[in-house]
Amino acid sequence: MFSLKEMPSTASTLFSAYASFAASMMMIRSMANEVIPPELRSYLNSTFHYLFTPLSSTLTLVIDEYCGMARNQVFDSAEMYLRTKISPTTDRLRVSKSSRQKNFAVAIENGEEVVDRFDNVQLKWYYVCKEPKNAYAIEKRCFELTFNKKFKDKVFESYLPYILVRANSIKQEEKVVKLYNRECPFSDEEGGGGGGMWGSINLEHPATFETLAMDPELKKSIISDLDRFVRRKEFYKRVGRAWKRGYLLYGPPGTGKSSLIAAMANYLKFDIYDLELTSIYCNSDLRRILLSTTNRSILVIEDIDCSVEMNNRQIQDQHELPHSKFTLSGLLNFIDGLWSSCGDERIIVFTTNQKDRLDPALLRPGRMDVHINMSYCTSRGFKLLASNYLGIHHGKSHPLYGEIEGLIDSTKVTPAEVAEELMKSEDANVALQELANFLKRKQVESNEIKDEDQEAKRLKTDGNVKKIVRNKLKTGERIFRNGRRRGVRGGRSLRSATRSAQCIIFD
Ligand SMILES: Nc1ncnc2c1ncn2[C@@H]1O[C@H](COP(=O)(O)OP(=O)(O)OP(=O)(O)O)[C@@H](O)[C@H]1O
Ligand SMILES: [Mg+2]
Repeated sequence: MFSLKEMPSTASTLFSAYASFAASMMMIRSMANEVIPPELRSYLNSTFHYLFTPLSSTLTLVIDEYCGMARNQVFDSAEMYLRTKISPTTDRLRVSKSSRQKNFAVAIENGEEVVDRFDNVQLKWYYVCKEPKNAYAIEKRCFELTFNKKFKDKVFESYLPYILVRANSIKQEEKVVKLYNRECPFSDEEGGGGGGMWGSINLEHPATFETLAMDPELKKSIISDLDRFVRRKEFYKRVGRAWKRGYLLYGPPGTGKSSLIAAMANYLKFDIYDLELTSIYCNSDLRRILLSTTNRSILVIEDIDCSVEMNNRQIQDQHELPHSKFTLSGLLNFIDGLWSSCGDERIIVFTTNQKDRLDPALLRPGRMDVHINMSYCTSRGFKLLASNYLGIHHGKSHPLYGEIEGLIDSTKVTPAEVAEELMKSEDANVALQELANFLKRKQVESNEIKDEDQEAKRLKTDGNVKKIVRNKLKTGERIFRNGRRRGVRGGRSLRSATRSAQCIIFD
């Protein structure tokens, strides 16, 4: 402790000591400036600065919009990802929507910060947009991602890859499925898709697997087949197969073949390329058109049996038909070979009303991986349609259900026909009565057709029997009835011989 009296002398001593220290430091400094070259001086300066500045605990990654001329995938993914992370505390947002987008696109505004948590790590995103320096430059956009330095490895190894994957699935969820058509008159594609070969419109088909009336087991197996297909990229690579899958949908008109294709596209968010084979002039044309389709798409060729006269394949292959359009083998070669080497995640769907009319080359195992029979409406299918169209949901019933189910299971009626009847009224009682009446009429008609069929069959059989008898008459053979020999002699009328022969055959 010092007394108040001593204070001034102590203070003056301290001051004079400081003054002499400062004077010597200035002298040393000016001497050092004289002696030490500027480069070495700046190096020493920065080293001292580094040693005596406290260590920062955070690291900031700067993610620019472009890397060189190409877009930076991390930036795009972050932009998409951060849309889902906007918190109520965010003050400014950017909102946009193009005519082709379904929903508003929301993004954070310049200078805004978004805080994210990943695996108990706090990460701060900061959006920066710098004005262009002159009229010819463009604005410079970037994200700054700041976090504690000790999580650097986790951010690089887990967080950033997670953002890329999440952004991809958000993109898929938001994707508007397109229907591509050749020379589509309503194309909304700027400049037309696929180098002008395809025009496109948004696929507005509302069909989904939920709305499709078909055997539930079959439906489940199609969905799991599609799921397996899209997640097996590595598998296809490993076994050396092209990442593609072929489906053949067959069944009578109105059983939901086209609806199933739309449901597949809506489920996978794959675009559809609807190819009219009749508009193709030659194999090279076909190749060009197919090569202009994109990955993650479904190529559809409807009514394959009618589209082209496939049976003349060999003749066309031998160039005997100089003006032939294109050949089945051209199409098959493409499916098997060319397409395999130049596309990923491709699905091809053929539809036909008559599978038995298809060229066996198309049905060969390995060509179309899955054959799906779209069949007539069943009572289960009817219930699903009643639920969709009339709101009579699962578990509920209606007094007419019993009659309708009985009629549906014994009549060949398509889901399209059932749907049409159910649309006739919003009143469930009226619509179901309409359907019951329709089914009764249909049953009467089909019984009549059955009778006619039987008559036609009988006449055909008669014709065959006549042929057999004519031959036997020619050779003088004998005909047996109930084990007893019946004479068929020359000169006997064909009619009476036939009658006895018919008895022999049908007794
Ligand atoms: N299985 C089904 N489930 C639900 N609705 C169906 C089904 N099948 C047909 N429909 C209804 O009938 C309409 C016509 O069906 P769709 O065009 O899918 O039949 P298709 O089998 O492709 O016929 P086509 O052989 O004539 O091309 C559909 O728009 C849908 O409303
Ligand atoms: Mg169809």
